[in-house]
Amino acid sequence: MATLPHGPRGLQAAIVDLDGTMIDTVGDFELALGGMLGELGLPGVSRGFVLETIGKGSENLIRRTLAEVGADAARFDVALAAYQRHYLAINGQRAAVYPGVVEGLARLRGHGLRLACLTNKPGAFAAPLLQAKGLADAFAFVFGGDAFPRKKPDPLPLLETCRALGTEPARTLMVGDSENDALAARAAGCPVWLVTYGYNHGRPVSTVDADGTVDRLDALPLD
Ligand SMILES: O=C(O)COP(=O)(O)O
Ligand SMILES: [Mg+2]
Repeated sequence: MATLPHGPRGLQAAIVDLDGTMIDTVGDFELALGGMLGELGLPGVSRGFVLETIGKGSENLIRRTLAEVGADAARFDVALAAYQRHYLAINGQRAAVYPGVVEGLARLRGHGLRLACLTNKPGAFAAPLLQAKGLADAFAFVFGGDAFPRKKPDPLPLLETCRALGTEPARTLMVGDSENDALAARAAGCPVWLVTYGYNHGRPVSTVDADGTVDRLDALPLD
């Protein structure tokens, strides 16, 4: 069975993804996108489309949404600004912390690990959402998709987060819900475990190369 690094050369820290890993935010994405599309006089998109498309940051989501509804790509700037306004207005209203997350974060900290949240969500959405859901205090750092020049699946955000934490990538566990998180972790040299209940661009997480999967965040094999 797959294990995590233990003992004196064991884990020093964990980097935890947000959307699809700690918080089920698909309802927030749907609401904010719906507000934006309505304001622009464009048709709506399905929940399935939203589930497949979230995880690669706001710019990717808006670009793909405009394409999905057949809108002119030249409307991108106006659409992104409207989306950001709508998202900030409803942030957290249709979002719920997954079972086992509060317990899982406490357990990781109980094992002496420092925690950072690293998400492709803009920092201006991520920080107030974690605060509103009572998760912010668990983290030494919260880095959004705009914190670094490149987003996951590029390894840069993970390497920069390890640098901020003062930890070695090989001793810093990435916990996420998608291929994005796994590709970034592999390239950065971090061990990576995935939760099975998240989004993963609409595909089963079993298709992704990772060190292991768990059904709840408090089920990671730390002992
Ligand atoms: O694309 C997003 O905003 C979601 O990103 P996350 O899964 O990295 O938290
Ligand atoms: Mg995610």
